[in-house]
Amino acid sequence: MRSIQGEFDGRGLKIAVVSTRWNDDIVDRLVEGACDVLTDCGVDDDDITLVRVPGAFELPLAADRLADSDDYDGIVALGAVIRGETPHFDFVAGECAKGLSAAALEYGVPVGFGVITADTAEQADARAQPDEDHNKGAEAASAVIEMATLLRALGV
Ligand SMILES: Nc1c(NC[C@H](O)[C@H](O)[C@H](O)CO)[nH]c(=O)[nH]c1=O
Ligand SMILES: CC(=O)[C@@H](O)COP(=O)(O)O
Repeated sequence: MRSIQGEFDGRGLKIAVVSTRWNDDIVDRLVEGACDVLTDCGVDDDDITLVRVPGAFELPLAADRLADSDDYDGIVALGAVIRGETPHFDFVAGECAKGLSAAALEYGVPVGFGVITADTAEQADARAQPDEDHNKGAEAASAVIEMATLLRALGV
């Protein structure tokens, strides 16, 4: 019996970090958390590309184009969707998740889902803290490194 899994070694990996301008007071902290993890895992600063989009609904298109470029070993998608008065939240959050998953599956490039979906700003804030155990950006970046190295180990 053999076991194959990824490792948290980001040396030589090229990573794109796509984040939203919407709720940037929260999202900027997700970017910090993600970049800290990438650096801690050995990703060279020159191999991290930061991309900005308007909102979570636009994240999938950016991820799709970045994945199709074949220039990146992984993509970290960061945003914060906070429920308002109407069902808009459901459509934005739902299409964002679906689109990011589709981009990953279409091109075989890991896409980390670092999009907070919260009922309140307080809930969102609690998931964008400096410590990586409470930062969705750090979580997503860690998953991307692990998946990128897993795919490399699988030779796919
Ligand atoms: N309400 C939030 C949005 N809404 C904007 C959409 O994401 C999109 O940019 C707009 O519908 C134009 O296409 N976006 C977030 O990221 N977070 C929100 O809470
Ligand atoms: C997630 C959203 O798009 C939301 O913030 C919009 O708020 P509202 O439903 O009150 O228009």
